[in-house]
Parts: sequence; C-alpha cells; structure tokens
Amino acid sequence: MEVFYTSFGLVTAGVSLAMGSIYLFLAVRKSERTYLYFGLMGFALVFFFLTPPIGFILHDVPPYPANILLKRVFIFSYYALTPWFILGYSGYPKKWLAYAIGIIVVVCYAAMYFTADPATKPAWAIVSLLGFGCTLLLGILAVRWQFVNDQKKRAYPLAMVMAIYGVLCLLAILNQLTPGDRTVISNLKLFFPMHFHALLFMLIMGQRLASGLLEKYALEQSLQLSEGKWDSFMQHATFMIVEHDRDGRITFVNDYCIRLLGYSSASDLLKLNWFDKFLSPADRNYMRNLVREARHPKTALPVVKTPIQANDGQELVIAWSNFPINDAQGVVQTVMSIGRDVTEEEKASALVEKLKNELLKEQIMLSRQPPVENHGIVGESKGLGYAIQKAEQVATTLAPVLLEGETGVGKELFANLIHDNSLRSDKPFVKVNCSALPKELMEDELFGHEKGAFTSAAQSRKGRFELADGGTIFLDEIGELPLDMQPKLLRVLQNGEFERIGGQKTIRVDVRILAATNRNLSAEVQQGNFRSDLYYRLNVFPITIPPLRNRKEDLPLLIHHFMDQNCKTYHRNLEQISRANLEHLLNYDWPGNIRELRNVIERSVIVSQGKTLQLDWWVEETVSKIPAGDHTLGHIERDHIISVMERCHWKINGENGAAEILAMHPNTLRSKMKKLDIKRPGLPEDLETSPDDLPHHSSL
Ligand SMILES: Nc1ncnc2c1ncn2[C@@H]1O[C@H](COP(=O)(O)OP(=O)(O)OP(=O)(O)O)[C@@H](O)[C@H]1O
Repeated sequence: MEVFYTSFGLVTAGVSLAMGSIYLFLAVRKSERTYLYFGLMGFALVFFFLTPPIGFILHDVPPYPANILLKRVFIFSYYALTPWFILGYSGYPKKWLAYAIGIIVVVCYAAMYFTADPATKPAWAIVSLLGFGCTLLLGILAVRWQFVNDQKKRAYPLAMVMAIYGVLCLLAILNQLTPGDRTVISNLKLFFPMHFHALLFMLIMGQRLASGLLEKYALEQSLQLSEGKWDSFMQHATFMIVEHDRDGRITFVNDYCIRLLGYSSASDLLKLNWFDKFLSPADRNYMRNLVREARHPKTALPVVKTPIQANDGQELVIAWSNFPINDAQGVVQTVMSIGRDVTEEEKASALVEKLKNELLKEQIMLSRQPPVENHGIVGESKGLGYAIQKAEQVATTLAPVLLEGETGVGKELFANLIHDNSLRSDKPFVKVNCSALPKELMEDELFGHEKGAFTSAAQSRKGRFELADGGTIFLDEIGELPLDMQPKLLRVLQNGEFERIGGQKTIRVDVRILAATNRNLSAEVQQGNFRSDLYYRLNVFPITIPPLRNRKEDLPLLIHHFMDQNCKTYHRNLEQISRANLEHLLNYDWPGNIRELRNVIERSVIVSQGKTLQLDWWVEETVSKIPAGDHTLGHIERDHIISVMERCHWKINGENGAAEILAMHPNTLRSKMKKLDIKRPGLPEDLETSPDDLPHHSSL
C-alpha cells in the first residue's frame, strides 16, 4: 500500500509540476494573478510530494523533528494560496475569508512549531480544520456568486473541486476524531485524500483555465478582425466620423474628416472641442444639455446642420447625426457624430428658394388676372386643391364632415362650399360657433326650450337643430363643446332625436352635421376632454386645410384678391407693392393664416396713398417676430422629430414608434408635430400619420 501511495504521490507531483510550470510562465506573460496563484499551488504540491518521506501519511513518524516538518510548510502554502486562486478565478469580490484563512495558516505554523508532538494528536491539526471549513465556505460563496452573475460555465469546475474539497474536509475530521495513533482512513485503506484531491484539482482547474485561455484567444482574434474591418470602414468612409466625450473633447476623427476640414493629421483635431469648434453658440448649449440628459441608448440626438469654416478658410455646411453611447447606467459616455457635407445641397436649395420667391414676387408684381376661386376660396396650391376636391366629393353625401386646420385657414368657407354643393343647398344652413356661446346657454341655443322651462321662458323657442331641420348645421369650434353636451349631440348625430329644455316630447330632425376645429381632437379624446364615441362619429370624413405657410404659392392670388376687394371698399387705386415689402410678405410665417393676411392688406389699403401698397407699418411690427435662423431650439427640435419619424417610417404609436423612441405620449408628440408644423412628405394634408395611427373610418 505504501508503494502505491508513493507512486500516486509521484504522479500527482508530475501533473502539478507540469501545470505549475505552464501557469507560472503564463502568469509572467499575461500578468494574470489567477495563473500565478495556480502555478504556485502546483509548485507547493510538487515540493510537498517530493519532500521526504515520499508517500508520507499523517501518522508516519518523520525522519526529523515534527515541529520543523518541511512537508507541512509546503502543504500549508498550498492551503493559503487556494482561497486567492478561488477569488481570482471566480471574481468573487469579498476577500475577508481569504485573509481569515491566511491568519489560520499562520496560527497553524506557529502552533505546529511550538506544540507538535508526533505521539499525540497535535492541537494545530484542529485549528487547520477551521481553515478547511473556511476554504469550503469561500468556494461555495464564489460558486453561488458565479451562478448569480451568469458565469455558469466557469462555475461548474469550481463547484466540482469544491465538492471534492468537502470530502477531503470530512475525511480530515474523521481522521482527527479517531482516538489513538492509527486513523480511520488508513484503517479503511482509503487513499490519503490529499493525493486524490490535489490531482483532481490540478487536472480539472488546469483544463478549465486552458480552455478559458483558448476561448479568450479566439475572441481576441475575432475582435481584432472586426476591429480591423471597422477601422478600415471608418477610415475609408466618405463621410465625416467624429467621436467625442460628453464634454465635447474629440477622441477620434476619420481620414475623410481630417481632409475635408483641411487639417494635416488627427492630432490637430484631437486637441479641439467638438462643441466649441463645430457648433453654433445656440446649438452648443442645446447639445451639451442634451448629451448630459440623454439617458436612453435608443435615442439618436438631433441632426444639426452647422456652418463651419475649414482650416483653409472654406465655408462648409455639415449635417451632423449624433449617436450617444451610454454606459450600463444609461449615462452618455461618448457621442459618435457622423457628418455629411451638405454645402452644395444647401447652396442649391437656397438658390431654389430664392428663385421661387423671385417668381412669386414677379407674379405679385405683374399678374392682374382674376383670382382662381371656388365658392370664395382663393388659391391654386396643391394642398388647397386636394382639400377642395375632398370637400366636393363628400358634399353630395349626407356624411358628417370634420374640418380641421389652424385658425383662419378658411374652415368656414369650406363648410359653405360643402353646403352649397350638397343636395340641401336650398335648405337652411345654420351656423353655431361653440366657443362664442356661454356654457349655460348652449343647450338652449342648440335644442331650444319649452314655455315655462325656466323663469324667463315665457314662450317656447326652437333651437338651432330644429331651425336647421332638412338642411345643414355647421358647428364651428366643436372642441369647445362642454362634456355634458356631448352625449346629446351624439344622440342627434345617431338618431336625429332630442328634447327641448323642459320638454317631454322627443323631437326628430333631419340635419346634416358639419363640424370644424383648430384643436387636435384625438389628443383631446386621450386627455378625456372629448368623448371618443362622438369623435369617431364626427371623424367619418375629416378634411385638413393646410396653413398658409405651407402653401405660399397661394400668396400672390390672395394678396391681389384682398387688394382688389379693399380697393373697391375704400376707393383706392393701388397697383403695386414695393419689392422690399414683398420679401417680408413671403418670408413671414402667417400664424393667423389668411385672416391675418386679409387684415394686413385691409389696413395697408386704408393707410396707402398713391399707387403703391404701404406695408411699412406691418414690417415694423412683425420683423422682430420672424425667426432668426435655422438654429433656434424650435428648429433643432423639429429636425430631431423629423429624423426620428423618418427612421420609424412615420409610425407614431406602438412598439418602435416615434413616441416610444422619443419617450413621449403619442398625443403629446402629435400636438408637438402640429405646433412645429411637421407633416409626412408626399402624403395628403389630412393624412399626416401612418395608417396604423388613424382611427378606423367607416365607409360612406
Ligand atoms: N382661400 C381663401 N380665399 C379667400 N379668403 C379666405 C380663404 N381662406 C380664408 N379666407 C378668409 O379668411 C378669413 C378667415 O376664414 P375662416 O373664418 O373660414 O377661417 P377658420 O378656419 O374658420 O378660422 P377659425 O378657426 O378662427 O374660425 C375669412 O374672412 C375668409 O373669408
């Protein structure tokens, strides 16, 4: 048996020597502590097994005094190194158990030196059991930590060796509990557990470390490859790539960017601050705040168009798309900015804009042809034409129509057009402005009252619905209709029925309903200010009338129309407008739309003498209201929303919709889009969102 132990010990020593040498070598090459601990553990075992007496078991009497037993020094070094290896291998962060084991080992050395008596069971052996227990506990904690942190693959081998460690502990306890000189283990003729454990520990963990090393190597290779590809892509891309930290310090620029900006090397640009160098003062603060506040990696920052001066003095306009790169907490660490040189495009579009304005100016100056009008609606723009076409289509049906558009765009004119073109054109057309009626009088106005219904009701009186019987009623500003009136209106819409105030009799009417609003009714529905059933009933056929700033080509006709109208009224003989004033008329955004234009022209006609329309008063009043440039916050916000909408294919609601990406309620986004006048290009004005955003329309 002794021979067997000896050979087994020699095999274990051989394996430990191989492992120890490999990992000590790797520890030096890779500066990896775990390899160092493992290598040292291997060598501690080699010395333990090769120090005489070879094949030693605890009860053997050593050939030298027990208190300086060298063999035990090596095995205790092995025990002292084990916890540090476990910590390094698993990444378990708490080190107190490893320190405790270190202290226990030192105590054991001291006790061994002073108290060892080979004839009796030494006191230090009991203390060493505590060390085993602590190592086992640390192993269990480390394995658990690995499982919790999703490192199952690395946890299994450690769990296995710790289980073997557990068996070793058990056997060591049995060994200590056995009275007398001979141990239970040797009586049972079991392998001395140390040999067995050490061999498996070296084999299992050595193999695991090696395969980890191979995996890491393969990963490094593929990382290197993809880094190479990425690097080559970045350097050869024909757009500018700049990476900067959250404070704007540039950390990377590609070759194209260096060339375009007229610099000779990356290092010249790496000294600069992206915010300071490449953004206008207005964009700079906005971007700084945005970068600081951006919390979600999905959100791309706004596209910012910035005029910059290259190193050689050349003026460039660059459109920057910015992508924040966040850490695990969502804090922006770096921003990748991709820039496109849009200098030529900008020049071309400025030229087109200028030519368009010139053309409009010429039209205003020269054209005296009769205005193109349809039921008093002047204009020939595509947007207006589309709305007129829809109104004509629906006019001959009995369907309710919802006219949407900003104030002053001509919703009432459209209501007239629909009624005039309907089969009821010779029947009454009753108009009600819901915002002009006091809340208390609204029911009386709409549905009338019976005699004695209230103190002042000396006579019964018909409401507007009764007056409109057989014809059309136009409910302007329907969004102002109080909530308690809405069910009554819904009943009229659905059944044509209602009761007068104080009346018992149900009155039946046949009225076609046209409604208008300059509010976002679907947002009002979401906010609970408007009943959804009424909204869907009214929204059977919506028509959106575009604002004047989106159809400036109507300006010449409208200006002439209002000039002619007012010249007749105020007996003026005006023939022209000064070029400078024309410029202002064309550049102005017309928030009050055609009503505002009509008022401006009327007042100007009144104050004008001679043949030229005097607009100077208006220019003075409004010039300060005209936006200063393209880099106001509104513009940046607008650009950002447009870029997100384009990425989402103009989908607002639902998963991957723009509202989700912008972390906004869909209705807030809709009203923001309305405010910033964002519309899906190429889509008719009344279909501003993707089909999935629209309510279901029942057919006519
Ligand atoms: N295309 C147009 N051609 C001629 N005049 C127009 C046109 N559009 C609007 N107007 C005039 O502008 C003024 C405002 O129009 P209207 O009252 O129809 O607007 P609205 O959209 O109903 O406004 P609100 O929402 O404030 O009630 C009216 O005097 C109208 O005659």
